[in-house]
Amino acid sequence: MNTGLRRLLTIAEKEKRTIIGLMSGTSLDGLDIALCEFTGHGLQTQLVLRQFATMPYGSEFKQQVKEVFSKRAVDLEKVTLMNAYIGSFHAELINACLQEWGLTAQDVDIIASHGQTIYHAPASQHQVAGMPNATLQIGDGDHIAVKTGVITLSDFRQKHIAAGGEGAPLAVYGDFLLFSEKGQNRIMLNIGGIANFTFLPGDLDTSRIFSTDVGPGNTIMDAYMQANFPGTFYDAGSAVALQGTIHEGLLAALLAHPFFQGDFPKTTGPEVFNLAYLARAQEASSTTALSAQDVMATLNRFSAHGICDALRRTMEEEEFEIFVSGGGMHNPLLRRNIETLLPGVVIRDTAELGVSPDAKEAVLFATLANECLVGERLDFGAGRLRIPAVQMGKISLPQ
Ligand SMILES: Nc1ncnc2c1ncn2[C@@H]1O[C@H](COP(=O)(O)OP(=O)(O)OP(=O)(O)O)[C@@H](O)[C@H]1O
Ligand SMILES: CC(=O)N[C@H]1[C@@H]2OC[C@@H](O2)[C@@H](O)[C@@H]1O[C@H](C)C(=O)O
Repeated sequence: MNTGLRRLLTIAEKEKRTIIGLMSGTSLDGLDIALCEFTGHGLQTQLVLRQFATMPYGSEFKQQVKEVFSKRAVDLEKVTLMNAYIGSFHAELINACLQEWGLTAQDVDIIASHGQTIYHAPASQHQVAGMPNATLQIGDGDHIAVKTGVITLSDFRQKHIAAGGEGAPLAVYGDFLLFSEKGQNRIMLNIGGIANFTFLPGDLDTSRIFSTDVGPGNTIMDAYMQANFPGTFYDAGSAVALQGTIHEGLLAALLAHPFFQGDFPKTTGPEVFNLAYLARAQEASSTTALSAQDVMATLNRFSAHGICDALRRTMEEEEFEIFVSGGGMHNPLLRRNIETLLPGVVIRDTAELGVSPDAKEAVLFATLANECLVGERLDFGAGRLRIPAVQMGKISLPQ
């Protein structure tokens, strides 16, 4: 038998598995690396997060990715080069991280890599007749496996689409396994470039679980900061937005997108919510001369609105506790806006549940890999909102 396959079977039969989860999100801030230890699978999954680091991307790398990121027309040679380059670069970052932690490849069983989304195109968005839901993540897993010497699982989203999903959000699988709690309805809210949440009913009735994107989290705010305050990457501490005033006309124009009225589950990305979208909303509301501070204050409230409207829709049916994760929870004005729009609702973060809010998405991919190797198909039943019953991840052997 192929020795790599034999090793894979041995790992699947181990009582405890060490899995590195990787996430490189739409914010392009860096590679999140979570070293996780798993025992069990399914609802018996026990996770210990041993180490976590975000390896920040340099400005040159960000620039390279941006050339092929969320654009309809790109240089196909560049995409091809970046697919290999990102895979190799992620491997280098993992090797550096392992060294920092005093570990070697032998200490790791599996790497679970999300890759870099460069285009997300659910059918509701592309509206090309006869074409399916589609999404594209690059940074091929073979490069990671060969350059780290660790068996790598990657490209998790295609199976989800093949089985009828939109390729996202995948958070629902990990949220269900790691954070479901009998007797407590929970909302797991992640505010990354795009904001999404999972509803976990306290009666553990899988047919009531759902997960959905709700709109932009940080993505337009980040893009606006990068375009208007060269050298800055995001509105640290909400410093710019705090100096501005919300413009109600612009806010209304921003909220006019049909995505917000669409039923759950739905997904979106910076392909829709970007600076061109902002420019059209400014034209429509005659606010092209608004100060950068007022635009940022309005964008901040806009993100909070999308999140809170979606939460309110769910609240009409159920009461729940909210656990937040993702970089947006470090934006103080965004948190305050959410609290203003949802008075009385207490927002806690996932650290209270044993997972650092910055690590949650990387932990998710490690959890998906654990399920792929040792779990059984997670069947959420017919449900009112479809969640495909699939085990995801493609296997790359180092030799
Ligand atoms: N101190 C801070 N003040 C304001 N905003 C912050 C701060 N720290 C992080 N952020 C925001 O969080 C973002 C990074 O979030 P995160 O790492 O969750 O995104 P991501 O994983 O790329 O997104 P996605 O979930 O869409 O894939 C930054 O770009 C910034 O907008
Ligand atoms: C296509 C894609 O990369 N989507 C990301 C993005 O970032 C947040 C939101 O949009 C979510 O839908 C998804 O990632 C998380 C990890 C998910 O699939 O649950």
